[in-house]
Amino acid sequence: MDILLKYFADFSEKQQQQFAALNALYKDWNAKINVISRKDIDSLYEKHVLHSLAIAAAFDFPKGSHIIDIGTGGGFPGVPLAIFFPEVRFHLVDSINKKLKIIDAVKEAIGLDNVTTQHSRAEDIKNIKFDFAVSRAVAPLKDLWGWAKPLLKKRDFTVEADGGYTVFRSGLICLKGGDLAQEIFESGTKPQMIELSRLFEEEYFETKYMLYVPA
Ligand SMILES: C[S@@+](CC[C@H](N)C(=O)[O-])C[C@H]1O[C@@H](n2cnc3c(N)ncnc32)[C@H](O)[C@@H]1O
Repeated sequence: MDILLKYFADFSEKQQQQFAALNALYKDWNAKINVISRKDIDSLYEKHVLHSLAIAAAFDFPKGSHIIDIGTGGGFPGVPLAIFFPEVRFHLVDSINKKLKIIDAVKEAIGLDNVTTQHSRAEDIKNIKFDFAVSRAVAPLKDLWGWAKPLLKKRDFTVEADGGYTVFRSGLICLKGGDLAQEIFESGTKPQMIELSRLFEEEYFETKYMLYVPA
């Protein structure tokens, strides 16, 4: 939990309580439904929660925006982002229903009322559009973009930043690791790439990246 406070200083009391509660909840649920590798569960805050919040460090999602987490598994990055952005709505989707049970239990336990879940393959979702899609460790960028693009509104957002304003476009934001050159080439997209080692100093983030494909 301290590692979150090292990088994010402005959590409310409620947010601190919600983040703090994740440890016991995920330990308990992970023993029943494996969503986090057993060797990583002791590094929940670094490897899962902080990793998810890399998106919050780079993107200030506007109040009222609607975000889909494609292949959320046990709720990453969607759950940490939903705690971080209480006024943003998150729709967490996975093709394996039992993983969503963990999210529903966590949601209930910590009062996370800006989260909905859906058991579906991303490519089967119809008749609903989102402002952003987020995703971690799910599929090659080509597939992810193929699933996300039809689900995205094409919309520009203006947000306050550093005493001025910045504009950014709705799009897909995904967390990935390793050598991404071939995958990016095959996707036919030109994503912006953010090295997570520029955001967080822990060794774990040295080979981790965030890709942003504007809609
Ligand atoms: C490696 S896990 C990552 C889970 C989570 N994003 C995380 O980082 O902990 C990949 C997840 O993507 C889901 N998935 C794979 N293809 C999918 C699709 N087409 N639609 C929805 N979920 C999918 C899988 O069921 C699995 O839960």
